[in-house]
Amino acid sequence: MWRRAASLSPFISSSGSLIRNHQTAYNLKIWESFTTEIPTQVKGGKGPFICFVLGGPGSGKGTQCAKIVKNYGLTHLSAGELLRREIASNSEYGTTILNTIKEGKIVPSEVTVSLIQKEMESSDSKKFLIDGFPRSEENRAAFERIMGAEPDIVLFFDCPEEEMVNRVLNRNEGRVDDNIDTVRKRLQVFKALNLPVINYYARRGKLYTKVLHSDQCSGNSR
Ligand SMILES: Nc1ncnc2c1ncn2[C@@H]1O[C@H](COP(=O)(O)OP(=O)(O)OP(=O)(O)O)[C@@H](O)[C@H]1O
Ligand SMILES: O=c1ccn([C@@H]2O[C@H](COP(=O)(O)O)[C@@H](O)[C@H]2O)c(=O)[nH]1
Ligand SMILES: [Mg+2]
Repeated sequence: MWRRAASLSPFISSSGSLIRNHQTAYNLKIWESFTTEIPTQVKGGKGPFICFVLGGPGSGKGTQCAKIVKNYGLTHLSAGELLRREIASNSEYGTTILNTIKEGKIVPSEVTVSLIQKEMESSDSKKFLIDGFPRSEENRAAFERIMGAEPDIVLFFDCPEEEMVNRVLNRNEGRVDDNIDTVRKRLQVFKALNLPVINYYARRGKLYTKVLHSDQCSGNSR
């Protein structure tokens, strides 16, 4: 069940308990909005439909994006994947990006935004799911400044911390940041820098939150 929150700040938490009780929150069939809102946006000629997908490490962003792509045909751009691709291509920024990811820190905004921009501009798509970005207020401001665009909607996967840690440690995809030390750092960065961005979009009425309760964390709710 999705909830739209007009203003959650400063109450938002990674456990989501206060979100569930907030009076301005109401249920929304978010999946239907992908089919009803997108054509309007595209027809309006205001540029592509942009949906940011946010959540802590292992909260299920990539997993859910794959489903949205399959069902609604949006183009999925994972900021983390774009950065990993940059490392693999031995680009000039590769080593810096690798060290930043190992530390669970945030890559300079100009680097990430320029990778996203390149993908968006070379695509014919008019509807994008941007996964794992923006990670900070600075990321958000840089995207707005460089792209001259804001997201139409923002999805937030609010997953209990213990579940996120378990998922990351069991992911087995060979990621350099899937270890307990880096996950702990990523969680700190998520709370310090990413939650303020989530709050910002809540205040702007753009945030749709999927709260995952601990009793739904057995792996069968994907
Ligand atoms: N609902 C779910 N129940 C159990 N496991 C899940 C669920 N959703 C995703 N997973 C698993 O958890 C792991 C992390 O999921 P995923 O990669 O989608 O998260 P993410 O938010 O993209 O993480 P990251 O920010 O680290 O890229 C994967 O191994 C995935 O298969
Ligand atoms: O906008 C972004 C996205 C990612 N990073 C760095 O990459 C890792 C992994 O990202 P995932 O989204 O979890 O795949 C993240 O911890 C950051 O170090 C980034 O800097 N900026
Ligand atoms: Mg991911």
